[in-house]
Amino acid sequence: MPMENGYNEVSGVVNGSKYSYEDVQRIAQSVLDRVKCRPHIGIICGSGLGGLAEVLGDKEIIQYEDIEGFPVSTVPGHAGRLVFGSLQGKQVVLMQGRAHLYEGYDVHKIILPVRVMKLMEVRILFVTNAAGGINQDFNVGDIMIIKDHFNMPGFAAVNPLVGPNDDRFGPRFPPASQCYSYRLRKLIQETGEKLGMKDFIQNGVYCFLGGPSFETVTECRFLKVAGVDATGMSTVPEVLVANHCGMEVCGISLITNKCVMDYDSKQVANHEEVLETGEKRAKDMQQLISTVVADL
Ligand SMILES: O=P(O)(O)O[C@@H]1C[C@H](O)[C@@H](CO)O1
Ligand code: HPA
Repeated sequence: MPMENGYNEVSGVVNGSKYSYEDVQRIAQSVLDRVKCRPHIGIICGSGLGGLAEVLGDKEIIQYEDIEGFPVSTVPGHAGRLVFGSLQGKQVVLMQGRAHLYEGYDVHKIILPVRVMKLMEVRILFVTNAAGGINQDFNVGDIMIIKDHFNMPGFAAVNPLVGPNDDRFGPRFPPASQCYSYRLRKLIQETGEKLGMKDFIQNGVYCFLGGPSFETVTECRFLKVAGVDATGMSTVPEVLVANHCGMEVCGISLITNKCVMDYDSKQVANHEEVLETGEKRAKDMQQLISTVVADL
């Protein structure tokens, strides 16, 4: 049943919007029944990065609001469409936009699309996001290959794996120290270098914060000390779930702004700058991901 309004279904509900294995199976089948494509590769597009869909051939598109249980994106830069198609001869499914905690969605709702992809037999997942640079050596427009993450809300048990565990998805206590595939990190690095992108490819640690406020100066300084290179408001719940169910994950952050580290700075973070940087790097992101997909 299509949702009339994603907010109403989830607002204020903790652990109240979980989907059983059978629910996810039914949703995955209902999606597959509507398309010819049978993807083994999934791509989640972060803020302003949905243009990746432009490079797909033979597109088949379903709006999130037409998929049972899917959280509907409410943020500019997140179109809210599931796009199936071919990329370099490979069948892929691409999420043009995602949902975030700060939109009022429960963490279990945010990750539903990842489990649906898993039961559609997606095995490799590219997760992209826009992020603020904590590492002062990073420039706006840098592409950061994620090597690890910091789940800050996880300290307060905001983790999509909280609740009863269904072993058909994965184990009760999954390791999280190798969420980001070494193979794919190396492949992205090498591909980026071959494409002449060496000067703006970085490797680093992504921190997930709840948002929607951008960080205070003190928070940014704290993250720096903690070893974080870039910070954002997404990705980690999706990656934890993908890792739990055995998908191979590649995480990519686009550094859309520099985090403010100085108490007297006049600079402020804003969503417009995030979208602008996404647009400027759109072609490079498309080229990088499609070349890597060709090599898989
Ligand atoms: O979906 P992502 O993580 O790319 O979006 C980032 C975080 C906020 O949603 C927004 C802030 O500009 O961009
Ligand atoms: N902080 C948090 N999330 C973000 C940022 C930021 O500076 N830039 C893009 N998404």
